Amino acid sequence: MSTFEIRGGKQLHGSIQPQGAKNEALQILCAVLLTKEKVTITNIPDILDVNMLIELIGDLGVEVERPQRDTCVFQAKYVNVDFLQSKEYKAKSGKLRGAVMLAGPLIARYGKTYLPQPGGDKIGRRRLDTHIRGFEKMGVKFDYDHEGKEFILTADKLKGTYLLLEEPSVTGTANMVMAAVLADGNTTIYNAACEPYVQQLCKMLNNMGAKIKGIGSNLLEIEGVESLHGCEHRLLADMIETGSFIALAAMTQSEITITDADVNDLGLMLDTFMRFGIQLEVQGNDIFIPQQDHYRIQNFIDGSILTVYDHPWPGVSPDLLSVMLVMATQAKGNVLIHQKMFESRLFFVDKLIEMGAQIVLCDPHRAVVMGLNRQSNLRGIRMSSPDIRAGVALLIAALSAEGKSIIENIDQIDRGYQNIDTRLNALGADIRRMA
Ligand SMILES: CC(=O)N[C@H]1[C@@H](OP(=O)(O)OP(=O)(O)OC[C@H]2O[C@@H](n3ccc(=O)[nH]c3=O)[C@H](O)[C@@H]2O)O[C@H](CO)[C@@H](O)[C@@H]1O
Ligand SMILES: C=C(OP(=O)(O)O)C(=O)O
Repeated sequence: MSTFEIRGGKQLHGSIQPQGAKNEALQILCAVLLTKEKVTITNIPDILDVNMLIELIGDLGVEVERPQRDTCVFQAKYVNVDFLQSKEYKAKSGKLRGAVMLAGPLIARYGKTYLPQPGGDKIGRRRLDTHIRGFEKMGVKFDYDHEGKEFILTADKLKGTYLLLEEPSVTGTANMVMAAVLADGNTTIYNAACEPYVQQLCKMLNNMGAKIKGIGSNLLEIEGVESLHGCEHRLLADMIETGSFIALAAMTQSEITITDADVNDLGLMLDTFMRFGIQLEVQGNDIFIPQQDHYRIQNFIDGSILTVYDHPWPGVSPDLLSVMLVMATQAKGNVLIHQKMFESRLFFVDKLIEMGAQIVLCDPHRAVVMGLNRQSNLRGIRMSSPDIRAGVALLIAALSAEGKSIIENIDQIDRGYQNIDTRLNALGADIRRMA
């Protein structure tokens, strides 16, 4: 298992462009199964999860060309749905969350699919009820094989219906939308997730001939069509990478420009960073972060301590809280970080405490950070990356720390961040990848 060896305490400088969005890519790649025609996707991030999904789509019999690392052309003339029952499929799909969204297109086009336990970050319970109950309302029958931990889904022809989702699940909404576009009749999805990546999926499907209204809201109205045609689609910049680079700049007292950041699709993110006292300037489609020796966390208007919590879009993404938490360790002031959605995502704070941060983990969902205001530095240690975002948060901590740190299990960073060591070294970081 590879590790990163990091020599911290270096100031970084320069420009960095976020990769194409991981969580958009996973939805969009699944949607290529909805048509027999060619679909071209650009700005694809070269990361483990996305490459694994592209491999799986190829394993299913889809023709895949990759003329450049960031561009793929797919043609799903034929799909071997039975491959989903193989041990190979289960092993590979168990490595990422995104494979769960193969179900919507396959049940819509072939009336049959298998849905083994998906992988992805081990950050708490990640149930599939929203997906399965939604499919059921559209006429899908399901069996659950407890031993194989697999759903077997079958349907004659999906029928449009009214779906009130139990929660605005991102992948659940994507699955419902992809099933509904080819269903008989009209589907209404209420309490839908409406983040930019779901919006991008809907826009792509409309470009393929689907009829989806309400894009950007939590009420989607979909008129089913007979078939879809090919299209070209470009992925947005990865907003979680953008947030990670802002936190990195703040922690390492660096001046960084994040270029081509798709600034109109960041929701509350920049405002939330500003609540931590971070100065930043939007310049066209770029974000300039000046060198800041100190940043002061704002209190609420009534003087009480700031709480930052995750919330479905347009709230702050749960995927950003780990990097915001690490950034708070060197702020002036205190903040309560409340990770509402996932129950096992804050345990990495143990490592930050070992590095010298002042944090109280109140319970699995809440941590109070008392900023050091640079009166003492974090110290380098040996640690392991538990999940993508905690992994990158620890990397940021290590880059700001005094001395050497080792991060093990860096596959958990490579799943979501493209060549992060090379890209940050180009800004002046000292990260060595050890086999
Ligand atoms: C591949 C992909 O796109 N993964 C993202 C996707 O995962 P994913 O689609 O798996 O996440 P869901 O939106 O289904 O929900 C995530 C968790 O939050 C809980 N929940 C969700 C909505 C809600 O209103 N209340 C609530 O408590 C769910 O029960 C679940 O435990 O969305 C998550 C939430 O933004 C992100 O962290 C993941 O990076
Ligand atoms: C939780 C995440 O990913 P996944 O849903 O793919 O595990 C993430 O991107 O932070």
